[in-house]
Amino acid sequence: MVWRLFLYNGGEVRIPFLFAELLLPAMNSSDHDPFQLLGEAIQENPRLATMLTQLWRQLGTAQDLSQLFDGICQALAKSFPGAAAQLLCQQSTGDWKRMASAGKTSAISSSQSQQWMQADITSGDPAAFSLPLENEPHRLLVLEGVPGLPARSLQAIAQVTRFAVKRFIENQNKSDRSQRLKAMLTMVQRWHQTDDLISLLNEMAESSTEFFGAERASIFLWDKPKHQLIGRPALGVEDGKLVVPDDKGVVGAVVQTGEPRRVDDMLGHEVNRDIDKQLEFHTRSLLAVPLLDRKGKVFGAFELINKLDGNFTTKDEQGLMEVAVHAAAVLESSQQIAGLMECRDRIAQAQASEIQLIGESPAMIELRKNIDRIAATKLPVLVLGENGSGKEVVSRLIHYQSDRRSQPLVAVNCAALPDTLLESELFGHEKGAFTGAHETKAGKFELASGGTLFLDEIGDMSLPGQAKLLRVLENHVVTRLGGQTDIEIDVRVIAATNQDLPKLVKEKKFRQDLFYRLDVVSVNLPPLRDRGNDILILAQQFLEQFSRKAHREIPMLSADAKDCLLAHPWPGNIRELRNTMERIAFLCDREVITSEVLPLETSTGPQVHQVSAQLDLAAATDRFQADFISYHLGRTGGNMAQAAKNMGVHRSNLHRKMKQLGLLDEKE
Ligand SMILES: Nc1ncnc2c1ncn2[C@@H]1O[C@H](COP(=O)(O)OP(=O)(O)OP(=O)(O)O)[C@@H](O)[C@H]1O
Repeated sequence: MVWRLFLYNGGEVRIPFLFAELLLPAMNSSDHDPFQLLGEAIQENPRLATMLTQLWRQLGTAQDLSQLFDGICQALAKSFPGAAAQLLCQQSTGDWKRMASAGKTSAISSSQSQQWMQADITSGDPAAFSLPLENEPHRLLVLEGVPGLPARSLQAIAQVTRFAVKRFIENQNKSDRSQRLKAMLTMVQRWHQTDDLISLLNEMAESSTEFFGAERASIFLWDKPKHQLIGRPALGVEDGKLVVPDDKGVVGAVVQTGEPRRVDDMLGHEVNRDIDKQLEFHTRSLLAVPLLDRKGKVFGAFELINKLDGNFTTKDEQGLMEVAVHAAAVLESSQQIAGLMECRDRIAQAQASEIQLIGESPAMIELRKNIDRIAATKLPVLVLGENGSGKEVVSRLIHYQSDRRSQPLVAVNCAALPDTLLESELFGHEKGAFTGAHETKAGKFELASGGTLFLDEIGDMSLPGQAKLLRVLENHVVTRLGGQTDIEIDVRVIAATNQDLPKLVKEKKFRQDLFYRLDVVSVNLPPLRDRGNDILILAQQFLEQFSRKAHREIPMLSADAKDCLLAHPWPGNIRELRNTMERIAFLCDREVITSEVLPLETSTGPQVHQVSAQLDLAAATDRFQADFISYHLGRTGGNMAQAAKNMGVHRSNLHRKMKQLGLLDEKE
């Protein structure tokens, strides 16, 4: 069926839209033909068209229901000469009260209003019709001073007015809801930006208190194995945490049933008053909803206490249910993060506890104090000391005692990499930056983000590498090789060397500006020979440690062995002492270790076998090199990097040489 409606009334071409807007939605639901009724009514009484136009305007301009009712009364009174209109509203006591009026209206008794209400539409003078609206109190519109108003006109007015009011309330609810959703979104966005669990719980409670107009809010997390609910924040409780049994009170009921609970003034007896006592607070009204995880299991409850104006409503309950869905999602991921953090902290603690800095000499006591002080800062550190004197141990301690301990500690040996590789290793490279750069790779600086980068053998770094390092230390940005963009980084640099840096600076092999940058905080490790009795303490510790590993009784060190250890110059420092004790523990089965069996190198150092003079020079050289390398590998337990270091060659050169001499398989 095609509807065509053309109306013309003093230039008001918007009338057909009004009809369409007001009545088309009603057409499907009604057997009655609305256009027929309106058409006939307007034909009978053309003023109706003006009235409808004015009603239409009210729909667009009224800010709230009371303005709309004012407008409706005005529209009715203006449309008929001498007319007056009033709107009556039934109170919770049963009485009727005038809420809006226009024109000269008369007083109407409650019993009369009640009669009109029951009759629905009453023609005559006064004429009246009811406005029955869902979830709203009863309302009545009374029109006076229009004695000849035909019943059909009154019916049309009632029908259009009812529809207009219904539409207005629906629109208002929609806009209320969209505003609420907007506010909720802003609130939830803030939660997402808070990453530590306690601050998150506080933020949730604070913002939802404001959002729902309540006095307080708490989030309870369910510790099922302990049958406890842990509520936060709990004002007035030490450390802001409230622990209650999980089978008591309203929150207990919510987690046990998974259903929301609303308690108002009247039903206050359900409230767990023990909690009130603990919090020195009086709960009047309460609303609590469950917090469900992704699998739909209850893991806590979200509770609002004391609605500021009256009791919590169904709308509040629905709202809190929605808020709880978001809260649960944020909490769940934050708990996972908190779990991961805790796990990371535990790993960091375990790693920290494994680091041993043994020694009771004044130098070591002072060193420990220094480490404590340095760890508390963010400054770069320069650790100086001979080979094997414990530079790496100290650097690790600084990291694990700092508040970066849960973040990565990345170590790079600057001497172990050729210049070209070192730069890409430290600063990373973009795909195609150089031949062989098949993929984009993050550098060690990026990998150490938030933590510490340990640059061992810094004295071996190339001058271009030093320039880049200086830039990173000054600007806190790195640029990958072949890259254009600066990447911001927050990394603490600890550099170490056994070289004489001021001498390298003089020789122009080390940048002076970088030296000053690194030397802000420096730690000098004394050689082992200057640590007095620490030699014996360390020897004893290592001996015990390796004897346990070797599953043997701990041997005793004789007096002359101790003297010998104290007199030895320890060129290889603690590493040498450690290796010596390791050899004893594994290779010497005596119960008492005397000086004769101590495998100590003399001051001239151990000898490598003499080479036969019958060989030609090339063969003799090869033989010597093979013996020399084998000796060093044996001393370092096969550690090629260390052996190369001790021989003063690069690891890759050692590898190549060993292949050449047939000490390695071709494949290796
Ligand atoms: N004070 C100490 N207490 C216990 N062990 C230590 C101590 N100092 C060093 N060590 C041990 O000695 C060995 C060498 O230490 P570390 O690697 O820290 O020395 P380094 O100065 O960094 O050596 P290099 O100069 O060769 O890099 C390690 O096995 C380390 O655990």
